Amino acid sequence: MNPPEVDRVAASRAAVAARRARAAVKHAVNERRLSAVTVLHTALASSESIEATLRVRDLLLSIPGLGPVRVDRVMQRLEISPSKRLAGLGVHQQERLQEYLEHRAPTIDESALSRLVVLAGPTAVGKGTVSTFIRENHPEVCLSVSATTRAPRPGEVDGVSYYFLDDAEFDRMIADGEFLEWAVVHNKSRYGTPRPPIDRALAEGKSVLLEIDIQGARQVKEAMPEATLVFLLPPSWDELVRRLIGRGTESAEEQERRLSTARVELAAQSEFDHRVVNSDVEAAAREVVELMRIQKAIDLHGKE
Ligand SMILES: Nc1ncnc2c1ncn2[C@@H]1O[C@H](COP(=O)(O)OP(=O)(O)OP(=O)(O)O)[C@@H](O)[C@H]1O
Ligand SMILES: Nc1nc2c(ncn2[C@@H]2O[C@H](COP(=O)(O)O)[C@@H](O)[C@H]2O)c(=O)[nH]1
Repeated sequence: MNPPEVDRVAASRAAVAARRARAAVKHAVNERRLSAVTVLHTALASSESIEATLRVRDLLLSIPGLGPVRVDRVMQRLEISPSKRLAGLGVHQQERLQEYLEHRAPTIDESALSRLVVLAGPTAVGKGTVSTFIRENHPEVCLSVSATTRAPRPGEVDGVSYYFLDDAEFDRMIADGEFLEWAVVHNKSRYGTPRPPIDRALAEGKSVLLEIDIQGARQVKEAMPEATLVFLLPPSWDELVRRLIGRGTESAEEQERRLSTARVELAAQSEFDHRVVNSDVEAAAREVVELMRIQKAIDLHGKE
């Protein structure tokens, strides 16, 4: 190799190394091992540092709870252009960014204030189907497992579909205050939401979804007014009846009982914060998850 070629190869290797180092810092920031403030301080201390080459936008996006829309708005307010790197910030921009990171950006503790969302609706509208889709496709959402005194249906698994309890154990849980809410549903069996797993998940900053009946939804709102209530609707009454009969898990008598509850429940939809029509399972699940995201963002940043 002649000398200019050697220079080109060395420069290209250095560029690759710098790109890798930048990616490693970005990764560390995203993993929250480096706080955004520390990264900013390092960048400002040395314009030669890898941190100095990070884009402000990427730094802000690494903060838990700050999404792209919010980040763009924050950058506009700080008067920093989207392509700006930390090294390229002017003195006033540096001060504004530092002030934002230290005092106004969400902290990890704030992100623990995540949402509790209740999905309710009439029998056979598809609450279980939509919840199962969310469980299988959105691991970031924590699904509450209810307790019930009804017998398992074929294929239902204890501890996954429900905790199947006898009356004595259900009574004990009520007496020990272990339910966030509980109710007799369809005038028959008792169902309840165990409270400790929900408190734990919320404390860990997760979003929690409860799939429960309308009486339970009202109790949750009473106990935790910050909870969001989502009502799942069928495309039509006839479709609801088709789904209930098509599921084939209830006797004709039980179907009748459930349909008469459903009429009353449909009348309660205006009490809910949001309504989602379940014409297509994936689309309905997406809508519910999106509502959870929006609610979480409002909780975290609404006051800002
Ligand atoms: N979008 C949909 N399109 C067609 N069928 C659906 C849809 N969503 C659910 N179903 C079907 O409707 C039936 C009832 O669904 P599911 O058991 O999930 O209802 P549910 O609201 O949980 O009922 P329940 O309150 O009685 O437990 C099931 O057979 C399911 O496969
Ligand atoms: N109040 C509560 N209702 C619950 C809970 N878990 C489920 N449910 C509701 O019960 C009916 C019937 O369910 P099924 O599995 O027997 O078809 C349905 O509307 C569920 O949403 C709960 O913990 N609390």
